[in-house]
Amino acid sequence: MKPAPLFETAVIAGVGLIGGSVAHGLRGRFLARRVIGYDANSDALRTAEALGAIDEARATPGPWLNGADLVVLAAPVKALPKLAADLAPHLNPKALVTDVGSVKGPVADALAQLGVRNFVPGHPMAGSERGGVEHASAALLENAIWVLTPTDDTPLPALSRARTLVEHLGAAPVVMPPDAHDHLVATISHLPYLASLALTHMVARDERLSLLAAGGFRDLTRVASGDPRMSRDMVVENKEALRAALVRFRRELERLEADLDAPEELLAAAHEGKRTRDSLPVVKRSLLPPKFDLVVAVPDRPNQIGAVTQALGAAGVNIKDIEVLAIREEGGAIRLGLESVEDVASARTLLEGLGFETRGR
Ligand SMILES: NC(=O)c1ccc[n+]([C@@H]2O[C@H](COP(=O)([O-])OP(=O)(O)OC[C@H]3O[C@@H](n4cnc5c(N)ncnc54)[C@H](O)[C@@H]3O)[C@@H](O)[C@H]2O)c1
Ligand SMILES: O=C(O)C(=O)C[C@]1(C(=O)O)C=C[C@@H](O)C=C1
Repeated sequence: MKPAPLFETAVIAGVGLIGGSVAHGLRGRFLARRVIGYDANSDALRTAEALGAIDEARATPGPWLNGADLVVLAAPVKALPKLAADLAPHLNPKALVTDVGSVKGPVADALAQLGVRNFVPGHPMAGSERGGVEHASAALLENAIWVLTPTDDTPLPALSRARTLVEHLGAAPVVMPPDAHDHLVATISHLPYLASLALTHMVARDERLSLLAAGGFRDLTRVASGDPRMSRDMVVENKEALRAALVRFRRELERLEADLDAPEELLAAAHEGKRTRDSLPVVKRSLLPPKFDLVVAVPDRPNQIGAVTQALGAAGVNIKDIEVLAIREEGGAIRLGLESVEDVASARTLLEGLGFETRGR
């Protein structure tokens, strides 16, 4: 018996960096039988299909959406309310609907007004300055904190399904109200973005400054390379919380300026900064490159994992790493970390010959 996936049909609306990463995770970990991509941009859909992120592409909303039991809204924050309004008339009332937007208050309000049921606002705390499905990867979401921000309208079973989805994608759900989330990300994500703009503006008109810019400057300003319009919209959507964070930031800068004449105070601030930075949790991802991974569906029969490892051992394929991805009552999947792309190809042929279903990344 094949393992039953968590979802029959998942729709990813906005197949870019994050939507594409969710799609890869759903397909790669056998969490959905079918993944449909919906996007305003036909190039994004074509690329998503070519990269194996989605099984099927759709460019217009319609009755086909009624077959989805999971809908993930993954367009830029500013586009989310209109996207939800376009899809809402066709959604199955039983579908779990979630989003991945960087600001939660506005989208939570918009979906409440639309009366979308089973909506659980969400935000994976992982990403990159490089957008687009071509940069998407299931590994991006692995071990990431993924905030879920239920509202008074969110049914508890929907929250529980959203938690299960996040966990099966390999991330760690953290639940809090939308406004608490928006205040926290103002400080740890949106303020750093504005700070990166301020720093880059200071070197923009002086070639000598950019010539000398080394690792420190690059580390501090990486997020300035993100999509300008999307980043602008993200910070504007959260401007009230961001203003409060800016007030505190200015105060911090003024204190540090004053401490230039009080070296002991400055040393204490430097120690505190080092302690805080050094104790930030490190997000552990797979040590092996994802291209050496093979995910194998494990049916609900005795000794199936043993059958996989024995077959590979007998064929001389070395398993460097093994991870149980989603073992439920009906079976699940295991991720094998192998040594080379050639090993992935031979393991795939061997295991498929034995009747196992496999997915590479
Ligand atoms: N980039 C990050 O680091 C990051 C991290 C966490 C969350 N997010 C959030 O994820 C969401 C997507 O960001 P991304 O980085 O994946 O962006 P992206 O630009 O890579 O992808 C966005 C996709 O949405 C599509 N799109 C835009 N408007 C649409 C519409 N009206 N209808 C359908 N499709 C539409 C685009 O064509 C594109 O394919 C945003 O809400 C962002 O706030 C981003
Ligand atoms: O570029 C990265 O590494 C990110 O994780 C991007 C980042 C962030 O500020 O940390 C940016 C916006 C998202 O909402 C979440 C994450």
